[in-house]
Amino acid sequence: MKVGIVGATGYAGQELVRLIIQHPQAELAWVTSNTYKGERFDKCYGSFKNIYEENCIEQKIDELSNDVDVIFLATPHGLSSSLVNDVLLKKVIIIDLSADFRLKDALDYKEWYGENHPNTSLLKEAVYGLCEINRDQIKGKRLIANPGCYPTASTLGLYPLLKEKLIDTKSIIIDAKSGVSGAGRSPKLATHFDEVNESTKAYSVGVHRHTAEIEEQLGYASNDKAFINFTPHLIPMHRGILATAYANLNDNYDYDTIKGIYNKYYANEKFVRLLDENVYPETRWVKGSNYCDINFKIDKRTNRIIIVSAIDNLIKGAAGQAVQNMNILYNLDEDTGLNQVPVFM
Ligand SMILES: NC(=O)C1=CN([C@@H]2O[C@H](COP(=O)(O)OP(=O)(O)OC[C@H]3O[C@@H](n4cnc5c(N)ncnc54)[C@H](OP(=O)(O)O)[C@@H]3O)[C@@H](O)[C@H]2O)C=CC1
Ligand SMILES: CC(=O)N[C@@H](CCC(=O)OP(=O)(O)O)C(=O)O
Repeated sequence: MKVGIVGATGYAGQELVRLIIQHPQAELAWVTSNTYKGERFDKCYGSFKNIYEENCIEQKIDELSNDVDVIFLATPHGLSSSLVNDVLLKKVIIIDLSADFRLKDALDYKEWYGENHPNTSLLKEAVYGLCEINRDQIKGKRLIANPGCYPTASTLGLYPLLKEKLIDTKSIIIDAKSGVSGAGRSPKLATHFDEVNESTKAYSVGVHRHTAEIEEQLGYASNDKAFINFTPHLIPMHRGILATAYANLNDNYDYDTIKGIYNKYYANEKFVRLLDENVYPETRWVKGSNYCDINFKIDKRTNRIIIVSAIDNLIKGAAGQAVQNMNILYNLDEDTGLNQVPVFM
């Protein structure tokens, strides 16, 4: 399939370029950037020297859509919903990495993003592209809302427990940490080297927009309204997300029962790795790969369960999952072009 990438010069966009040019069934037709239009891509990212040296072109999506089968939108929130419409979707498949089509209810968007949703007409049609959970709904669709990075790690970790009603949906606390690339490439005071290095901080406490996205997905899993406390933290590393979730168990379950439940959902999932007892995920074990590592511990004293999950925010949390969605849409093996072994250091 022929592919175009809008916002290719961002952190998520350049990961898409890296994955698509190595994908055996995909051809990268064009990449857009408004800031770098007319400049060679390897001038924006020197890592692409001799590998991908095409010029970035201006984002004129209506014209450009005539040349491709799939467009990835790796642009800031609020843009894709103004670009995508029925005419465009009759020509191409859209995989949107932003949050514009993730929340089903426009009122939730207004509450958490602070503005009216720019294009509610497509909210119903968009499918939430959490591949392991929604692959049957993804097949045959033309608009995919690629999940956020924190929601991917958090939802995959909690999903089996909620689906099987093993935990109290109102008791969930998620404490998550992210590398700084999660904030994108545009320079900001909060992500300046001296502001983040050798320090760790919680941010958007109690108000982070991913709270709504996670609650919505956990609600579908449990068939009940989920209320969570979600606190993200910024960690002085480039990439990676570690999410630690806590919840009250509904009964006195033992390790083997819970392990059996995780196996039921994930034993055959290539990209979800269930770790051995007492081995907990580390971001370096998934770095540069599409894996999500998960493990849990039952705290018998409190009868709470602690679930730890790790992903690379730019791969399983963004570009990798977007490619996995494309593979599902084209009936390819889900790991096509996604067999990168994690980079330990
Ligand atoms: N970073 C991460 O870990 C993750 C990011 N995402 C999502 O992916 C999307 C991209 O994020 P990220 O790569 O981090 O962001 P960056 O800030 O690094 O990149 C944003 C890109 O969007 C382009 N862009 C900005 N404004 C416009 C515009 N008006 N028209 C066209 N292109 C525009 C920019 O290029 P130019 O200005 O040259 O046009 C740039 O290429 C966001 O929606 C983000 O939420 C999702 C999961 C994880
Ligand atoms: C470290 C950091 O700043 N992370 C980003 C999340 C990035 C992300 O991927 O989420 P969306 O696609 O929903 O924007 C944040 O907290 O806003």
